[in-house]
Amino acid sequence: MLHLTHIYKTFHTGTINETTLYHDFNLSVKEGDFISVIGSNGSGKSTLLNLICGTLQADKGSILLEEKDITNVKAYKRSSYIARVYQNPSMGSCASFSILENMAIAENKGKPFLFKKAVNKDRIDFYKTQLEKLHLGLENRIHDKVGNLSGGQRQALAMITSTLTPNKLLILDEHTAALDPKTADNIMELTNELILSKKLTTLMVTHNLKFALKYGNRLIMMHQGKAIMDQCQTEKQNLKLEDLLDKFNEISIESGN
Ligand SMILES: Nc1ncnc2c1ncn2[C@@H]1O[C@H](COP(=O)(O)OP(=O)(O)OP(=O)(O)O)[C@@H](O)[C@H]1O
Repeated sequence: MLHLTHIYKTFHTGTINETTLYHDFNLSVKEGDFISVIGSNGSGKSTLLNLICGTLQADKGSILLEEKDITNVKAYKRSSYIARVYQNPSMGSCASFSILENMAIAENKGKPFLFKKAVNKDRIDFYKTQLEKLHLGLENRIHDKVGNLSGGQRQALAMITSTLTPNKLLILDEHTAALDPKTADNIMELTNELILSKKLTTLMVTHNLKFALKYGNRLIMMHQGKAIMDQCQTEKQNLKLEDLLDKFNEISIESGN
């Protein structure tokens, strides 16, 4: 459903700092895939997500999503069918708006939307049902400003709002990295439930090797702009955390980390 074909990307072209990150990079993602992407610092994980979301343009190559060539489609247009949850909890919602207002805005993503003071009662009930899934009591705080929520609560809300409308692709950009370990575990469980129940095709960049191993049906390890490990579900099941750690240490040393 997603195909990146013959992707080339060089930064600082023509300068002393010229760095070629992607040289004929290819990636195919199947409908319903939940792929964990790990890799050393600077291996190209964020760049990969930026290329898919359109916040960065490849020098050469094409990106097809559900047969449609989106290579030159602007990022803001792609955001109506590609959902992205960021590392920073404050990036997925608007602090000065209430939970209710944030959910109404998220539900109208990509549509011409005139923000009204009153939100339809049916929609409020629906939003509360969605919030109940978080088990954080946010359904009783729908008029609270989002800026008053904790990082974990905000990230949980971002997971709900980003999946409120149908998306072709869900991009998780180290979305648990800023959370304490217990909250990160909870958000990861919630993420997995949402992905499985809504059958979302997902790419998740994470530095958490345990999460990468436990969740998803495919695991990719990036190094210097290449997928040096690409394990399907059965291969992944046989993979041990120690093996992953060993491989990770090897590439980290090579990258000077
Ligand atoms: N906009 C940019 N301008 C110049 N160089 C960039 C840009 N974006 C990424 N790079 C370079 O590309 C390389 C890969 O960066 P990227 O952020 O994709 O790595 P990463 O795997 O996400 O790393 P980390 O795990 O540290 O977040 C790095 O050398 C980085 O400096």
